[in-house]
Amino acid sequence: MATVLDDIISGVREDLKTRMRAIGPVQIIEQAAAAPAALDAAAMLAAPGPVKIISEVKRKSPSKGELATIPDPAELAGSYEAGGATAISVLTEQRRFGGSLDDLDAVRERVRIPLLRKDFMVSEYQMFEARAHGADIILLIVAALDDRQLHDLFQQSADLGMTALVEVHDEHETERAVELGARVIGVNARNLKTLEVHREMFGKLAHLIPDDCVKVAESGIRGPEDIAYYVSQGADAALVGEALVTGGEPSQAVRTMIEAGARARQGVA
Ligand SMILES: O=P(O)(O)OC[C@@H](O)[C@@H](O)c1c[nH]c2ccccc12
Repeated sequence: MATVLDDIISGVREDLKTRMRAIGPVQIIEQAAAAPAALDAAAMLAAPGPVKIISEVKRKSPSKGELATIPDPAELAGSYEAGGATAISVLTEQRRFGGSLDDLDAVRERVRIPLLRKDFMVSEYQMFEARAHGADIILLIVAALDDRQLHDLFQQSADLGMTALVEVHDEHETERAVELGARVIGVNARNLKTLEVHREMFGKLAHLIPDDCVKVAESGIRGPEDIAYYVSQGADAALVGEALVTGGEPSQAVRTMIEAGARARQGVA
């Protein structure tokens, strides 16, 4: 039976064909080469200091439907940056998440911190496209890729100077990510095949991830308490979407999460 992830990816491949007809492979490679160099996001995420918040521009999702209209994604990203976010995640998947590369462009013009192109990466073309539109980080979802694809896209991200956030949801996927040599590994609490959230997954998998990797807790983070919980479980960073786009006061929300993380690390949460 086709999973939600399979359905999303077949839509992604359809939309990809349309974009490839408009801008061919030679052209996209040239555009990627002409873009200013990517920021070293892995180093910024690995730097000492409080928990790193990756704040997401997210309009809707397959699990929750409409979350926020976000008429001005650059404005939202600017607020995240002002609140102390280490990086901004911009969903570019159109059908299920209501994002676009235009959003990525708009955010790139506004902020100086690293940008994650959040999409379902299944082809080399998308990697050049990410770089051409100013992304510093790309997402590789282990569940969506076979070993060959995972290896090739990981290598390509390095060749383009980008950081790969390698996303896992179970033990086997975590082993594959570690074997790959990933420096930044995200544990997605949401199973993309069923959309169920399992917040305990981070704690179950974190010990399989070497200490010199950045450990990112992803999805289902409702507020500062969840940040404190993940920090106590060893998270170096957290990726937050819904709670920031629906809560109002995005700057303050980011700030409060960072403070909660700092308190948890000192053991006074
Ligand atoms: O809105 P949330 O529950 O805070 O989740 C953010 C982020 O983790 C989530 O958007 C996400 C994690 N992995 C993904 C892969 C594709 C699309 C989306 C995602």
